[in-house]
Amino acid sequence: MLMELASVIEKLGDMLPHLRQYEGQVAMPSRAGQPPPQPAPLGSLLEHWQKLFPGQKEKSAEPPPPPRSDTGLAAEFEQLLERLRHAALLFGRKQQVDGQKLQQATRELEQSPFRSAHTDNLLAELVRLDGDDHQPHIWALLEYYHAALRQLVEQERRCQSHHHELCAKLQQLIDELHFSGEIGDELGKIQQKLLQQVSISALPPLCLRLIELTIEGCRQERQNSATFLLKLNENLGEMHHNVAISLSEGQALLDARTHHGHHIAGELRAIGEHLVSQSNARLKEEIELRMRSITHIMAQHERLQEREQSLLNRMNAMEQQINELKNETAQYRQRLSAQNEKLFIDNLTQIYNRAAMEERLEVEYRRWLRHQDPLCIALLDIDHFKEINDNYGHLAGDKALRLIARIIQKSLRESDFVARFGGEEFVILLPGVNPDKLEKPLEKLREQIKNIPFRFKDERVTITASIGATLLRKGDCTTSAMERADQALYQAKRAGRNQIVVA
Ligand SMILES: Nc1nc2c(ncn2[C@@H]2O[C@H](COP(=O)(O)OP(=O)(O)OP(=O)(O)O)[C@@H](O)[C@H]2O)c(=O)[nH]1
Repeated sequence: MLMELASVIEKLGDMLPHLRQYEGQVAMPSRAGQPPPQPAPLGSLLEHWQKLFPGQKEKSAEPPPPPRSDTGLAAEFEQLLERLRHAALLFGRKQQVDGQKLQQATRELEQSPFRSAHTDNLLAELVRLDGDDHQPHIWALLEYYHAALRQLVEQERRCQSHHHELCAKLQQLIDELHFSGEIGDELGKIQQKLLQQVSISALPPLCLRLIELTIEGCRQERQNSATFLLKLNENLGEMHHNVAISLSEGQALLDARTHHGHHIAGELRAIGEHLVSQSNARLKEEIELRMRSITHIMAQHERLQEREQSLLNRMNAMEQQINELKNETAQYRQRLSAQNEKLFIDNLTQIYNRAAMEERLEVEYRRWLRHQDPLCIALLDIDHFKEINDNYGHLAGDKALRLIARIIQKSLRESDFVARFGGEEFVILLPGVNPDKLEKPLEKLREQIKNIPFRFKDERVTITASIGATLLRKGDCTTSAMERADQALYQAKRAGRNQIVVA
């Protein structure tokens, strides 16, 4: 198009001298009988001109109005020609800039990791479209497409860097966990996986598994240290007993020896006094010699006694230390069991949580296997609880959950067990329940929940619960029994809620 425009401008330029000449002749009086000279054929040129600029609005490129047959036409024509040349120049420059932009966008597109095969075809088409009227639109679209791709690359880059950071943090965290056994092995495997880069979608489940493993590891560690403390306490108790025995025996021995020492010393003194009064010089000499030797032995004996006493003192101090240590380990053990309890307590309702339920169910199940005493599993789910949250707010929902948990706990026997299974669902274990009267405690529970006088936003609200229950049967495992209870709960819900179904 630019070339066509240049040829038009050239032709118009050629016409200008003709026009000037024509004007000059028109200005002079014509010779008689001679027709005035005609300007160059403008008709076909104008047609061409209008084809080039159909409906063109841009001021700088506005085509000149059709020339008038008038004096001053050449000047006006020249002016318009000048404007046309200028517009053509601007147009040419713009096309050049757009072309460069297109090249740049094309280059970047070719390098983009998100480029589809479809893009290549489009780019090839574009080359063929060179010079089309819609090219500016296509360039604009290409630019937008390119900008969108850039955003995608940027997002991916940012995402990747967060992903790497998260993987590195997880590895570091695993480094800090020193669990042994199967948990340690699995942590090692996860760390290996993280080293080899885990996909973004695989990270959340991996994190959940890490949480599970850490909780399990903590539980095991606590169990191990509780066992260790118990053993330590036993050993300390034994040591304490032995030290006490040694102490009392040592003291008795020391007392006896001191007594004997005094006795011998007394005897020796008596012999000495007796000897002074005797006259046999040789015998005296002999006995004095022996006496000195005995006195020497006595002195040694006394030193030994002193050493024994200091040993006894040290043993006494040791006994005191052992006693203190024993008290400390007993306190530590108490704290540990309190922490263990916490691991099994649901934060919101302060009743047992799902982990505690799983352990207890395992214990009750094994007991049931051994004794075949009836064991009932009941699932209790609050009806339309979402509406409570939606109508009165989450805090009101929390309050309701706390109250219902308390009511369930109160309604059960000492040997029964209740835990918050999750959300608004509770699991109840009734060991040793009478199968013929199974519905009685459950009915009482359902009724009690229905009668809780809830008040939210000054409105009296009735909350009901549905219960699905089952007794363990021959061939059952905990999972099959739980599934049956869940099915029963589902039926209770479908039957209109606020009811009990025993499957
Ligand atoms: N306030 C509060 N709401 C919870 C808690 N846990 C779960 N929920 C809500 O309990 C509601 C459970 O809703 P759904 O599973 O649809 O069941 P539902 O509304 O009780 O209906 P049905 O069980 O079919 O009768 C959801 O709105 C949860 O947000 C919690 O700890 N506190």
